[in-house]
Amino acid sequence: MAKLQVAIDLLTTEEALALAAKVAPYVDIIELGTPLIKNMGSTVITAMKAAHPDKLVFADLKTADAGELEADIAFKAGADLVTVMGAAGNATIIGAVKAAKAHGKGVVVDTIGYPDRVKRAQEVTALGVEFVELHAGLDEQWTAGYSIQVLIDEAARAGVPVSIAGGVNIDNVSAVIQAGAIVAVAGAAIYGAEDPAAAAKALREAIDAA
Ligand SMILES: O=C(CO)[C@H](O)[C@H](O)COP(=O)(O)O
Repeated sequence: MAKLQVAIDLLTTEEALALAAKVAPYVDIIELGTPLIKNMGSTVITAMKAAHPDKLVFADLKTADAGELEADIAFKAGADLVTVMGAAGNATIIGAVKAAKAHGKGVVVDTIGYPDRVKRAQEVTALGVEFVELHAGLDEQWTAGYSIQVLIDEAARAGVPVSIAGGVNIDNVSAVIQAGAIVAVAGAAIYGAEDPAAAAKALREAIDAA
């Protein structure tokens, strides 16, 4: 069954815990966004895992170097999954995977900004990562002409386990799953909703029906 990942792009531990408490019944993975981790440090990872030990806690580190060191920090803090940039060298990804294996956890490669996301997804899957995030970041989404369809089309031809992040919402989540994504990542569609719990519930139901 495909999973729903809530991306918490808020800035304080208090806000993140409050949102997670509302949406936890409907999500599989709780992502601590990069700005949140940069603002609060690894303590937000520890707090989230303590509050939701039954959920996968995803630390969106976007590691670009020192893969083993940075991943080890997050796993020791309680993370189940960490991200490494697809644009990082293979040595960085291999280092993070080494730390993951030592902790019994996993690495996700973030293809944000990478020119050929599908090719990189196929390359890094051979390095032992859990899955690859086909990702259009917040800044890319705000550029003229962006459409999530580009990620959906990439997922359909990736041939390796992928998630999709970048404007996932109730109108496109079925297509995201039908294209083969094993995880749908939703940030603003949930934390920006008037009723985040209702938004997460609707996304959950759409994923299960896809
Ligand atoms: O990692 C991120 C930005 O770097 C976001 O969490 C991701 O893009 C999902 O956000 P949204 O669903 O709001 O587009």
